[in-house]
Amino acid sequence: MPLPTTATVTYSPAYTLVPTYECFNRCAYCNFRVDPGEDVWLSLSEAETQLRRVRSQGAIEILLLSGEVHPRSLQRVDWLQRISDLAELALSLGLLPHTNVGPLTFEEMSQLKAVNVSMGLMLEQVTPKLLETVHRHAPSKVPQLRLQQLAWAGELQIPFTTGLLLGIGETPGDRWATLEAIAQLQERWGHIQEVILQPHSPGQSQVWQGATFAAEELVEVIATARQILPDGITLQIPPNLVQQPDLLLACLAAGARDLGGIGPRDEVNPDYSHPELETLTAILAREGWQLVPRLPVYPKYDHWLPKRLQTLVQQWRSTLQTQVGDVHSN
Ligand SMILES: O=c1nc2n(C[C@H](O)[C@H](O)[C@H](O)CO)c3cc(O)ccc3cc-2c(=O)[nH]1
Ligand SMILES: C[C@H]1O[C@@H](n2cnc3c(N)ncnc32)[C@H](O)[C@@H]1O
Ligand code: MET
Ligand code: SF4
Repeated sequence: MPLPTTATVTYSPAYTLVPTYECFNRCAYCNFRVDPGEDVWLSLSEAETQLRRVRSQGAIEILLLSGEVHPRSLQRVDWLQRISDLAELALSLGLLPHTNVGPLTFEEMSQLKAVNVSMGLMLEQVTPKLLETVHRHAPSKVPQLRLQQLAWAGELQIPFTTGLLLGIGETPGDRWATLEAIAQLQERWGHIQEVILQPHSPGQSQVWQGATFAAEELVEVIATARQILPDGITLQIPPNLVQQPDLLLACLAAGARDLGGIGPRDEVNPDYSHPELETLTAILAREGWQLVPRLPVYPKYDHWLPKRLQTLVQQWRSTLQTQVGDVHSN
């Protein structure tokens, strides 16, 4: 008799390190940033304490998520060096860095490629209309700048994560245009491993009083994204922003297959805590889905990584394999 096949949904056991919350942009939906000069950058010794702790708790991915120092600021070189040093520290402890710190120059990206197993930058939305509203004070959200970044990532063969922020004043047509732009980049370079569909979720410290993007509408966006994007791209949704079990299941039925990084705190949306893994596992099981951990780099890109990172990734793949084997033999 053939065994029943369980379809899988993935997540990445992750911990977020924040090099700095200071940011020269002021996106009206941001709950993360503080003004330049108002934050002390994360030191390597403080980071090491945090990393040793979370490693013992099961984290594999280290998401380096940062506020941005202006490209022409005298501090820019030091900022990038700190990010690079933090990634190197994570690697030295056997953890896998994924950096998302805003737009970078080609040289900055190639510097970070050496110490990251993947990188990311949300395209948000390609319509320039948002530069008059939520992005009026956010020069780094200029669509052309972000599109350029995604193309450079392809040229540099960096496994990449991008995505759409939904419900920030865009029309449905604007969304399809953003998805088309990602599809085009993928046809040219093939480096986009996943696309995050991120529903705008208001928090306590943002300026703009926009509404939550409804999960019902997210289901429709997922279905359309699945039609527009090439099959090789996995669709990711954040489970802490889709709290209702039925709607989470509807998102999976529509084509989402990944729940992103799950860890102790969502730094971008601190008002929305992640559900427990056991709770998620139980919800998914209702419709026959199995929740499985993954690494921040998808296997088809392993050969793009510097040799030293490939070796570490291989070790993690065997560890995960053994864990999955244990589950099946129970
Ligand atoms: O916990 C979070 N992780 C976020 N992540 C982490 C993400 O879920 C994982 O790092 C990737 O799936 C790689 O494993 C992002 C990564 C990106 O490249 C771009 C944007 C995000 C956004 C978030 C986020 O809002 N919250
Ligand atoms: C790191 C990513 O987090 C997303 N982001 C920023 N603020 C919010 C919010 N209030 N709700 C949902 N996502 C947000 C943006 O898309 C950014 O690029
Ligand atoms: N500042 C970066 C961006 O907006 C990443 C962190 S956003 C909280 O792209
Ligand atoms: S979303 Fe990113 S770029 Fe925008 S203000 Fe927040 S930290 Fe800065």
